[in-house]
Amino acid sequence: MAATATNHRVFIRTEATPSFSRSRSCPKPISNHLSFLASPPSLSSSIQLSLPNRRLLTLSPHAHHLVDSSQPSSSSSSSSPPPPSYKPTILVSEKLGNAGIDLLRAHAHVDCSYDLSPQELCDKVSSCDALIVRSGTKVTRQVFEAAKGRLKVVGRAGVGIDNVDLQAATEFGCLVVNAPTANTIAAAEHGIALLAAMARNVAQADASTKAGKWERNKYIGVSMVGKTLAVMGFGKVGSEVARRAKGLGMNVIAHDPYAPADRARAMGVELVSFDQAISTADFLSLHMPLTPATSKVFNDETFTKMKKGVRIVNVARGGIIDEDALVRALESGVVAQAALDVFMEEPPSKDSKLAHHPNVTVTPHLGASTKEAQEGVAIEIAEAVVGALNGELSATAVNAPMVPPDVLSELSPYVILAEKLGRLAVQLVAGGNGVQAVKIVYKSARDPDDLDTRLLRAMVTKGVIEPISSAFINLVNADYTAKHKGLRISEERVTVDSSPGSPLHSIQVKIPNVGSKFASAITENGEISIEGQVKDGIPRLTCVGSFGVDVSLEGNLILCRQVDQPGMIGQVGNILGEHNVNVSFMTVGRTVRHKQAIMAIGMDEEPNKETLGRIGQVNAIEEFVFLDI
Ligand SMILES: NC(=O)C1=CN([C@@H]2O[C@H](COP(=O)(O)OP(=O)(O)OC[C@H]3O[C@@H](n4cnc5c(N)ncnc54)[C@H](O)[C@@H]3O)[C@@H](O)[C@H]2O)C=CC1
Ligand SMILES: O=C(O)C(=O)COP(=O)(O)O
Repeated sequence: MAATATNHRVFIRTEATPSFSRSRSCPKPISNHLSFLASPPSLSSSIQLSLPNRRLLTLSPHAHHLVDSSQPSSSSSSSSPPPPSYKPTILVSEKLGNAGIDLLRAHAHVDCSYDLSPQELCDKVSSCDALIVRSGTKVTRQVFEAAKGRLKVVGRAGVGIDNVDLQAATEFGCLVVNAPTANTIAAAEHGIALLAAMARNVAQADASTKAGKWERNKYIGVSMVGKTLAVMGFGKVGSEVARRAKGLGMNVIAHDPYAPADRARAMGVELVSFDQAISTADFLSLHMPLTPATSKVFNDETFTKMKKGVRIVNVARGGIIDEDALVRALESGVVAQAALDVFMEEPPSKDSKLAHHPNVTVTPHLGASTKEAQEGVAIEIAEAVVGALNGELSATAVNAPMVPPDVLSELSPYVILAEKLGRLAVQLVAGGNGVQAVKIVYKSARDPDDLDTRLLRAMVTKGVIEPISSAFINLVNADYTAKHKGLRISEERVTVDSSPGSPLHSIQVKIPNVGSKFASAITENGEISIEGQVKDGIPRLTCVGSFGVDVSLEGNLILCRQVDQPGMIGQVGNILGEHNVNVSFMTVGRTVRHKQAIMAIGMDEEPNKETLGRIGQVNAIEEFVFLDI
């Protein structure tokens, strides 16, 4: 027996005695591979969190709640590990580089079906774990609905994810990943190619010459040197365009509300306002994403602010230009020329005035289409999708928090703790329903700003929601689902005097304004409160209401409030032993000696009703609750 002080209360920690418990071998440290839910239980698929090197979080089939895979699975656990032979199915709906396809085939059944109609896509997707697209496939809400929860990852083999309904993906708990870097240079080179081709009428002169004409005077161009180029969107592609344009002797300015000025300055590029950019530029090169904020930002009003005779290149997205307004601007001469790789509707209609305008050079969305970029993108997306299916959150996740590997590695035991505390707290609520708010308190010696709690919040949310609803929660949809269910999750970070070596001292989960099946779990503030810590890598329950306990959070748990008197441990232990329920751990926490105590009993097996009934009949037991961790 060891006396330990926790939360300013003394409690007795009692190791399970040989008379009623098998002495359990030292728990293994938590492994670096943690299953971590993912899809509706009926569909038996799950996300896992794994931590090898640069990998972050994994989705893997056939487990739907958090399991420390280094531990024997508990009989009550509803999760089951993925069958070792499980091979996911990946649908590739657009042409992908061979290297990527080969990589996918090494890990999955790969179905390359191109040019699918929306209906065909919906029909196929329900038997696929992942879908890989480029810009030509619209991944709509209907696709996620049709997938019926099977689709766990959408991989966008490229940058722009405007063809994927991210909101629907998030609601359905489907991870979206993209390949943001491999086509940057290709897109920038295409931008420069269009800029030069437009300035020198290359496409028009080519067509004319091939038609047997020799129109040297008609195709006099304009020079680029010394002209002002405004790069609209100074991200990866925009800054590479800027670098190349400077090499052509152009004066480069840029507009990007989110770009750091020092990065621009280092390249000799001045960041300016939108109006300043469009009113001073001789050439505009567009490189911003299509978002609600950028949709049709180039319109009648903004064209009138431009320098007469401006030339525009668009290798970003058609939707950022109001195409009818551009036709008007071309006809009025405000815009002298345009070179477009992208269109609102792709391909543009056969009678598109814009695509057929003599002063417009067009290409069929070729920005990313170099051999090098396509191989690179294919590998980048294949790695991200396979990684996600194997349990890793790719660093290119679009709709899930990206937690750096080092942070994740530190937080992993707390991730398990967070989910288990959520599960326990909600099981303590009388009736299990009516939970409207959950407060999570993170106690740490570190500066609160150093603590990234998104993962922990998601796991508490998962723990709270899953036992009381049919919803399935993962890192992707946790916040959304909580909000949708009217569940307010609030967080507080409290600095405590503990070891700065670990990211957290403890996590406390509180549920206010509810009754409890176990009155002792309610604090003086009238809220259910439980707290846990990670000790030697193992999540443990350390406080219930105002009572200190110390029990490993695995298997099943009974909490009893009893009169603090000798023999209680033996009585309860004997009942469990007689019913072949193995006690893994037992602690007693008390408030006042000989008054009241709380006994927390961890068990490997789930006791049956009769066993629980007999425990309830022990005279000194005032209340008890069985909890499935
Ligand atoms: N035509 C093609 O084949 C290709 C097209 N793209 C498109 O090019 C665009 C840029 O791609 P990346 O440079 O890789 O993306 P990125 O994310 O690196 O850069 C986008 C930049 O736009 C900025 N931005 C956002 N809102 C803005 C606004 N309202 N005004 C000005 N700037 C704003 C962002 O701060 C960011 O710096 C995307 O739309 C992408 O889809 C990319 C590759 C190939
Ligand atoms: O990466 C992007 O954003 C692109 O526009 C490239 O599109 P693509 O993959 O060539 O259909």
